[in-house]
Amino acid sequence: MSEGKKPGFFGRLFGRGNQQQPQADAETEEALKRATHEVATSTEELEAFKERRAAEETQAEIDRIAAEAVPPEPAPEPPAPPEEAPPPPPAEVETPAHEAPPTPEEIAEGVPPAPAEPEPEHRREPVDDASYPPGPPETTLDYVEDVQEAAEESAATPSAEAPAPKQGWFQRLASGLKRSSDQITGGITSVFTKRKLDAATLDELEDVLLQADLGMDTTSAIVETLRRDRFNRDISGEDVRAVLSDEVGKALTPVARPLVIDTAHKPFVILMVGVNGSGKTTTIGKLAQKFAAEGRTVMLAAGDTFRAAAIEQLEIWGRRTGAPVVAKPAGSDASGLAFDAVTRARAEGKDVLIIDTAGRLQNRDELMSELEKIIRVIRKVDPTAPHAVLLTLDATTGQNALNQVEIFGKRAGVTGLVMTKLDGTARGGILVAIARRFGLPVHFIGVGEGVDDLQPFQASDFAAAIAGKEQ
Ligand SMILES: Nc1nc2c(ncn2[C@@H]2O[C@H](COP(=O)(O)OP(=O)(O)OP(=O)(O)O)[C@@H](O)[C@H]2O)c(=O)[nH]1
Repeated sequence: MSEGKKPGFFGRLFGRGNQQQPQADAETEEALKRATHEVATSTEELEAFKERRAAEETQAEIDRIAAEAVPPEPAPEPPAPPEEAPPPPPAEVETPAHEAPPTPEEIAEGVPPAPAEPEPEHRREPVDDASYPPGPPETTLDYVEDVQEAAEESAATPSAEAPAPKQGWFQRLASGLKRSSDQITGGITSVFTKRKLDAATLDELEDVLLQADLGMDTTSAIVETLRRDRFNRDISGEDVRAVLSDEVGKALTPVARPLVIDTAHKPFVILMVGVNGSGKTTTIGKLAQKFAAEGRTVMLAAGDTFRAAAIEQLEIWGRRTGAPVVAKPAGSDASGLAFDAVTRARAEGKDVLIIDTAGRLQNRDELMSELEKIIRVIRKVDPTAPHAVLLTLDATTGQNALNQVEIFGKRAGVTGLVMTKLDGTARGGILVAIARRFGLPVHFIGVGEGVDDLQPFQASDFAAAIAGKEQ
């Protein structure tokens, strides 16, 4: 909820309206707001799903707490006897969202209510300090509240304005990377106040580039190029941006490799892995759409068997893209599901099978072992599979992404990367550091939640956009 915004019904109900929001993460909050807004304006089907889920999960709680928290209207007559003390305020009103009672789904599935401490394994946990949202926006009460407010506002506003024309990919990429680009170019501008390049300016530039998560190698390359070519000579911020764009392009060109579907494999099995909330399921939906548009037959496997909502989310993508979805009830064994999916996709002659997996933090050894097991079991059906293991990286996690690539790479044999949420961060430079360190192919990047916001990765576009250059 933005600063100064009047708390809505749920905020007031839960006493959150006047609380100080954590300062640490204005960036995450803004990304969440944007994501929330985009989700709210998504297609009807997804909207209906989210509303239904939000309603299911909150209705019982709302009714109960509303009944307890909202005192009855004082009856004008007869006046209440003065000696009657008001009832004590119900303790539940102060219950924070993360201690919410079990959802109807959890109750139905016999899942015990989540304790506040420690966090259960498969909830979204903070990955990198406080910069991680507590869960998908559609599962939070703030989301429900914002959707309701947005719906009221849009109902009140006459839609006289024509919709904005659809932007091309470079424009979307540039606006998605604007925060990263502003961070870097703003720093460059503030450093290059003198006309001649000297040692102090180069030191300051080094700091700016390192803070933008570009990594030591690329930072050194930029600084050394400038020292060699421009030392003690006239230089402008624009000159520096040109060198920046060149060096970023050089670092990224070797890793900008498309995901090639080898038709010798039927199905071509793609395993999607990553930490909680990094965008696996959404990316699967977008990829399914792309493959279907290319005329390929696609099957999806709802391997995130921990979250009923993830299964439902994938089923919606399946309906949208015409891809059958192999699913089992929440709580089923993920390896068994992967086995069934490969067997069925092979029997039905599908071109591509994309297997979702539950989000897991890379430092959870037992969960990483489970991932290894899924791969072993898939190989019982097809020893050459999986043919691609794609790691989705949430750009907002910054430096932690390096560790994710390292561990998932070792444990799951990652063959390529997808970086999502570049629109929600000023830390997009991390992709450059990852490229230099690991040399793994970067197949796609995402700058929003829409289907068209995930595109094949192109080094020159990214380099130009992050350096704030026109294309
Ligand atoms: N702004 C933005 N949001 C994104 C992008 N990609 C995914 N998201 C959103 O990120 C949230 C989490 O995405 P999911 O696909 O559910 O993530 P997941 O990795 O499957 O999550 P788990 O199943 O919990 O591990 C959703 O709200 C997505 O819409 C992106 O490129 N930009």
